[in-house]
Amino acid sequence: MQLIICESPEGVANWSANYVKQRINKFQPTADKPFVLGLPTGSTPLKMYEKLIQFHRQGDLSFQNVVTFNMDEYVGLAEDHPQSYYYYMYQNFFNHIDIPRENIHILNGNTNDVATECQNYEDKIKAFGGIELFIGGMGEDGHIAFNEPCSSLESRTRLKTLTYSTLLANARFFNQDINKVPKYALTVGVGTILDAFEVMILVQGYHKAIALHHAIEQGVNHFWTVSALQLHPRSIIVCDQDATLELKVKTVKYFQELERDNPTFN
Ligand SMILES: N[C@@H]1[C@@H](O)[C@H](O)[C@@H](COP(=O)(O)O)O[C@@H]1O
Repeated sequence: MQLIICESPEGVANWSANYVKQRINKFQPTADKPFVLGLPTGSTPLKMYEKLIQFHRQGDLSFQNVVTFNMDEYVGLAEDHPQSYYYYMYQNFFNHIDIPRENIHILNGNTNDVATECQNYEDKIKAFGGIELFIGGMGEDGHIAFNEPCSSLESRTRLKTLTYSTLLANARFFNQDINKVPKYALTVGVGTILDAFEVMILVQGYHKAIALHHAIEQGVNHFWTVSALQLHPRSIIVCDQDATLELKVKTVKYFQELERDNPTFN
């Protein structure tokens, strides 16, 4: 596992956007060999999306041959509901870049057939040869996508019931009314994420510090599903200083020195 510690949330956005740009450009995607990108929602990646849009506008990055798969979607919100992840993705990213509409994949949270929807999603990912880079955020309880505590670490795309703590955390997007937060979501599984060639998780803020400690310094544990990244050969966590406050000094020092001596960007 690689841990990149940035000064600030702005630093997390800069580092991650530059990393995505570098990975896509080095890959040199074509229509026959597209770059397959897994994408998150939430407040954390917003600034990364802004930077990626900026790179696109400057002519430094094209999404013409990029295929995307979003991590998750609430059940029962219309696509044009301002809190649906569909709406979020188009508003904050897709409407501002050159990605062909047919390259975008988002789980349909209004399907009448959840099992088929989820299986088709897994099949489509496979048909594209798997996800090259899966970007994610992390909940305060260490969940990735909507893989809540106690999710199987081998789980695949499926329906999840959200925990009380996630409903509370996400009530801020629903006028602080917990009853308005959907109780169910469709989400890729931990196994789906681990299948990606590379995984990059963005973490910001002191409220995520305990989860980051579990992700890095404790064992693989289904209570903190992000800890499954320890089983992945190419996983990167990009965090700000505040998120490191529950880590050991020696852990922070080790990763800072690693990046100083072998910088990702030369
Ligand atoms: N399903 C999403 C997760 O994918 C996201 O990582 C998490 C953290 O969101 P934020 O970045 O707003 O803290 O929120 C939701 O639960």
